[in-house]
Formats: sequence, structure tokens, C-alpha cells
Amino acid sequence: MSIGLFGFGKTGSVVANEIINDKDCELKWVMRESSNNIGEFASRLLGFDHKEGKIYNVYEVDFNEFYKDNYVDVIIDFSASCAVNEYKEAVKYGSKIVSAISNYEEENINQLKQLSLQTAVLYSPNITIGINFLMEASKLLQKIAPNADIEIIEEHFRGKKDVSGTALRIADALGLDKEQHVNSIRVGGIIGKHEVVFGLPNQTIRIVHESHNRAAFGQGAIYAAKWIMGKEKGSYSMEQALSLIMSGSKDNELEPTVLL
Ligand SMILES: NC(=O)c1ccc[n+]([C@@H]2O[C@H](COP(=O)([O-])OP(=O)(O)OC[C@H]3O[C@@H](n4cnc5c(N)ncnc54)[C@H](O)[C@@H]3O)[C@@H](O)[C@H]2O)c1
Ligand SMILES: O=C(O)C1=N[C@H](C(=O)O)CCC1
Repeated sequence: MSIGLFGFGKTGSVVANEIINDKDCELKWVMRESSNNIGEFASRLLGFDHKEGKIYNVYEVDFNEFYKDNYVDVIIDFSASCAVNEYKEAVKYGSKIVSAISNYEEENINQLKQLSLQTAVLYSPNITIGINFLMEASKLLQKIAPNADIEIIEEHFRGKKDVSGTALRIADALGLDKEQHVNSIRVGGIIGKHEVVFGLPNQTIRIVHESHNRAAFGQGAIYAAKWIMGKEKGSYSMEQALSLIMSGSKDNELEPTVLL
């Protein structure tokens, strides 16, 4: 499977490493906004011996022409909300899209939805496998204990400006007011932690998911990319990509490496 990657920052560079390490994937190119390392290969920067993942600058590429010669099976996006404008031409050639942008501007999410009329698009504000388990477990617990007080706590690195898209999605799934029940903490270098607290009169239940390494996002994105390869045009979620696994069917177990 050939992959084009948007974003080579804190997360994109770790995702690139995971893609290069995956025997079923080839990282064809990387698109970034900054002017660092343009023309170099992501593989070399990450310590591999071979050349894979040539780095391009978004401002130097003519996107009307680029995809003719640089087709990829799947584009994975860990860059910014507006980047959707830069790959709308790619879907004309059949590329599928996995977007991991955590918080979309309304205009851009509408553009992404438009693309799903032409190709398969999977969008997830938190593409780790584990957070989807937290989401399902929380919905189940809410059903069992409908009178519990519920609060969502999200913790991220100091520089993260936006409220966690994942926390907002959990609030939605549990029917909670986002303004009232999402609590944000920004300290140090926390990569991503989400906790759902269920308060009962004499006891508390907490469901916690924490990403210890950004490789968790890469593994989730690769899982999503492999899954979407078999899909027709349309809009998909990570919950859908994991539904067979979450059904508990023995035939659909995750490869152990995905959760390591
Ligand atoms: N869904 C998830 O699980 C998940 C996990 C981690 C990060 N994210 C999201 O991924 C995005 C990037 O996060 P980060 O921490 O790596 O940020 P970062 O600032 O470290 O890196 C952003 C990268 O995107 C590039 N970029 C910016 N605008 C671009 C554009 N228009 N076209 C192409 N490249 C562009 C920058 O050059 C940089 O390489 C954010 O939206 C973040 O919330 C999502
Ligand atoms: O910006 C990040 O880094 C992350 N954002 C997500 C969110 O906003 O929910 C979660 C994963 C990391």
C-alpha cells in the first residue's frame, strides 16, 4: 500500500517512522508547511539507510499536477484543518483519505465530507485503537448506571491550544453538555490522556486511556489505512473500522503488534 503523509511535526514524524517500519506500506512522499529538510527523505532523517518518503513543501507544489505523477493509495493527514484543500485533486485519481486532524474548522470538515462523495474517507480525532475501547466501555457503563455523575478529563502537552476533539466526541457519545462536562489540563509533555469519571454516592469508577508514545497514533492510522483500502466511497469512522474487533469475534483479533 502506498501512502502520502501530510504533516511532519511532533506526530507526523513518528507516524512516518511507523509507516516505513511496516512491511505492507511504502511511504511515497511527505508534505509539510515548514521549509525544513525539503527534498530530503523522511527515512534518512529517521535513521534508516534507504530513501523513502521524499519531503515536499506545500507552498512549492502545484497540486493540480502533483498527483498525476505521485499517486498514492491512501493519504494520511496529521497536519492542519485547511490541508484538505491540498488533497482534493488526489481523490480524482482514486486516493483514499485517513484524516486525524483533531479539531476541524467547519468549512474544512464540510470539504472533507464533500470528498467522501468521491472516495472513501475515514476521519477520527483520536485514531488510537485504545480510545475506541474507552468510548464503548463508557457507553456501556452509562447504560448500567444512568444516574451516575459523569465528568470527562482530558490532559495534553502545554502547547496544545484546542480543546481535545476526542473529549468532545466522548461528550457527544454520552449525551453530555461539552461546556459543562469537559475539563482540560495542559501541562508539560503529556501526549494524550482521556478519563471518564463516573460518580456514584459511595464509589467512583474511572475509565482511563493514555497514549505514552505518538507511535500509538501511527499504528492506529496504519490500521485505518489498511481497513479503508477495501472500502467504497463514503464517510467512515474509527469505530466502524474496529467494529468487528469490538464485537469480540475470535476471527477478528487485532495483530498483537497494534496494541504493543
Ligand atoms: N487523531 C489523532 O489521534 C491525533 C493524534 C495526534 C495529533 N493529531 C492532530 O494532528 C495535527 C498535527 O499535530 P502535531 O502535534 O503533529 O502538530 P505539529 O504542529 O507538531 O505539526 C504539524 C505539521 O503539519 C504541517 N502543516 C501545517 N499546515 C500544513 C498544511 N496546510 N499542509 C501540509 N502540512 C501542514 C507542519 O509543517 C508540521 O509538519 C493536529 O491537528 C493534532 O491535533 C491527531
Ligand atoms: O493534538 C494532539 O496531539 C492530540 N489531540 C487529540 C485530541 O484533540 O483529542 C488526541 C490525540 C493527541
